[in-house]
Amino acid sequence: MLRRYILNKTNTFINYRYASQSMLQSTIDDKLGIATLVMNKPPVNSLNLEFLEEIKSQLTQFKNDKIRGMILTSDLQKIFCAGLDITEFSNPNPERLSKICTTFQDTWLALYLTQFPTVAVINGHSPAGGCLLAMSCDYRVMVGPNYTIGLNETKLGIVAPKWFQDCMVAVIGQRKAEVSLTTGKMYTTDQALQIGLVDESVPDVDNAINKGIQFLNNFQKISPWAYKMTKDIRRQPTVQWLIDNKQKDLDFVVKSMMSPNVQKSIGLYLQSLKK
Ligand SMILES: CCCC/C=C/CC(=O)SCCNC(=O)CCNC(=O)[C@H](O)C(C)(C)COP(=O)(O)OP(=O)(O)OC[C@H]1O[C@@H](n2cnc3c(N)ncnc32)[C@H](O)[C@@H]1OP(=O)(O)O
Repeated sequence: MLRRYILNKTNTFINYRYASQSMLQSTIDDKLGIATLVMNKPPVNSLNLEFLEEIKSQLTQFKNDKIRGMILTSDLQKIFCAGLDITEFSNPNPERLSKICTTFQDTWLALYLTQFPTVAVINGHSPAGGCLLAMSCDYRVMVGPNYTIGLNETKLGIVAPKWFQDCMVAVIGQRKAEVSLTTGKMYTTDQALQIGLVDESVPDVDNAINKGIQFLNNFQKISPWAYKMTKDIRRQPTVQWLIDNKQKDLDFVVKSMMSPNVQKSIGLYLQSLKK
């Protein structure tokens, strides 16, 4: 649906590709130099290993395509992204869990450090890993008023990794992030706008895409080199810990996820979702 809207809107998308099984649809408007990455993994765009690998590989492809900007959004009716696939955390295979964590680390680094500006058009709920994807973009436009966004990991009885937390601090500041993270708070669109978790709130997805394109157009007169250097200087402190501590981060996640207490919490949370 959204893909059709974007195609109709610009009528100039000439390079149009599907990733395998259409979990991810990518288009490039060669005239504008803007790519659109649309998540389409019903029912909720949950991030499992295969989906993360596709996102990571598409980001690498965009690097080679030398695009000028990217919009990340969802083709689902009311979900941007429900975060990591929680079923992967229930009685996990440690090897697969490690792969998921490592792939998510690498996907985050690729998205957080793109050499082109990125906009998240948040057209639905965006908990946990979904919120992280949005926060990793350069700009966030959220459709309101009925959707929610936040890092709710404590509500599942798990700990958001340090790089999730640092990314949130970079967006909303230390104090607000601390309260938000410890309480696992999910914010409505208006609340998210108020605390600076999103940059704009709009009533519908058409407006959101337009706002996203407007933001990317700001960079038409900015040197790509000056943009990337500035972004790297700003973001380097947030990424450096992960670059230096990937294994430590992975060991913490896998060890804590396998513990009986966390497994119990995950089981209860999954049951509550089914209800
Ligand atoms: C290296 C990382 C270490 C640890 C970090 C983890 C970060 C994470 O991302 S943890 C994931 C946290 N995510 C959530 O808490 C989201 C939970 N889901 C929801 O709040 C809601 O489902 C929703 C607001 C996203 C959507 O609500 P809606 O009413 O439209 O749909 P539902 O009926 O609730 O869900 C439909 C269907 O999808 C299943 N599901 C929902 N979220 C997930 C998920 N994250 N992973 C897997 N499956 C999910 C839900 O159970 C339903 O399944 P059934 O149809 O089979 O009942």
